[in-house]
Amino acid sequence: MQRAQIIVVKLGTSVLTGGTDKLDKAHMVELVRQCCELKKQGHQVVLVSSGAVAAGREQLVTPCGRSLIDKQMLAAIGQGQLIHTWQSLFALYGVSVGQMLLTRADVEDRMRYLNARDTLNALLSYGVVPIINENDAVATAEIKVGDNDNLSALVAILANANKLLLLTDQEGLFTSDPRSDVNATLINEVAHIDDKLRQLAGGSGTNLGTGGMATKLQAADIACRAGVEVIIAKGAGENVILKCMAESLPGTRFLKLTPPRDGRKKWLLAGPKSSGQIVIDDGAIIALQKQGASLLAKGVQQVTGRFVRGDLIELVSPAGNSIARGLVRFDYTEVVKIKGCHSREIAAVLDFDTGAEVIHRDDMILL
Ligand SMILES: Nc1ncnc2c1ncn2[C@@H]1O[C@H](COP(=O)(O)OP(=O)(O)O)[C@@H](O)[C@H]1O
Ligand SMILES: N[C@@H](CCC(=O)OP(=O)(O)O)C(=O)O
Repeated sequence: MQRAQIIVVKLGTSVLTGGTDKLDKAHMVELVRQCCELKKQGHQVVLVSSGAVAAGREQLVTPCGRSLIDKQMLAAIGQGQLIHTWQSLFALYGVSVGQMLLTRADVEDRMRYLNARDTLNALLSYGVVPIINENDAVATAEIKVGDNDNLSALVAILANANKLLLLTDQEGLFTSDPRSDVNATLINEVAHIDDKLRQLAGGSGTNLGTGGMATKLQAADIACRAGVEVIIAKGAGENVILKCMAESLPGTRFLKLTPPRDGRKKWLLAGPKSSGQIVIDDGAIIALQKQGASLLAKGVQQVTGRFVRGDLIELVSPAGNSIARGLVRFDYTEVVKIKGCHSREIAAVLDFDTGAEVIHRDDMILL
């Protein structure tokens, strides 16, 4: 028997409706059967379920449009129906479910992140299947994750998962969108996500899904960096979830990278949204990548964004490549003043001395 694993299964609207305008309950029961089979094998399962907007649209008698407020209203109508459906289907197997509705604000703050993680772990320790969706009804643009692909990567980090299955209406990532290119071919394995690969991933080909392959790649990138293996596969495929575990599935498999050992660094991948960018010079890039150093003011070339002390900042090369992200120790006005300065000059420039590190190594994760 395989070692027990924690598996996050993300089910897109495309899978839950089978491309129609209704929840496909016959298929949902089939997915539930497979999840319960995994549980019987000793694994733990977390679902990230889309479908609230589709379920709301199914119930609303007067048709409505596709604006943000329409979708928020539909999610408010449909989420209850969605969780009720999951609850009754899992009950057929004697399995309880627990609903968690999250927004980015719930993972951005470290204390809220730890709270969400504790609740998720408590549900798993009682054999309950957590069913997670974005809290669309209250999520404004600032606190929205925006799509359930990215949300599922954050959940995989919260749950300390081994695998993330992104189930959708295609067999995986193709060389271009198979809806518009008959010659598109399936990419079986990805060792490294780069800009060339990102260019292959288009948006959603329907007005049901959100984000298409582009957001699935973003999710895969985050999850792989946190040490989670990611698979994109077709949700309608026979025994798709069980086959993902047996590695006998047509789909796109993304190899996991070595995860950071420190839990706080995993949170840096999942939690805060970037408030700005600092361009660093070649010397600083080598110091960060090869010597495990902190970022000193000397290596700062350019500053963008009105961040304050404690915000998360992206560090990029002069060519615009992402190098690292971390929590900055100065406000942006201060970084502008000290950029390029030697460490011993900082106290005189700022009239106070809080140390020379713009981002300390302990608060940084390399990308
Ligand atoms: N390179 C690609 N390979 C496969 N699918 C792609 C690609 N680029 C864009 N897509 C589109 O992504 C869609 C799946 O994403 P989406 O509609 O958001 O579904 P879901 O509801 O499962 O998240 C596919 O139906 C397809 O049209
Ligand atoms: N939270 C929304 C789904 C958002 C989303 O990302 O949808 P999808 O691309 O179908 O996974 C809902 O429940 O309808």
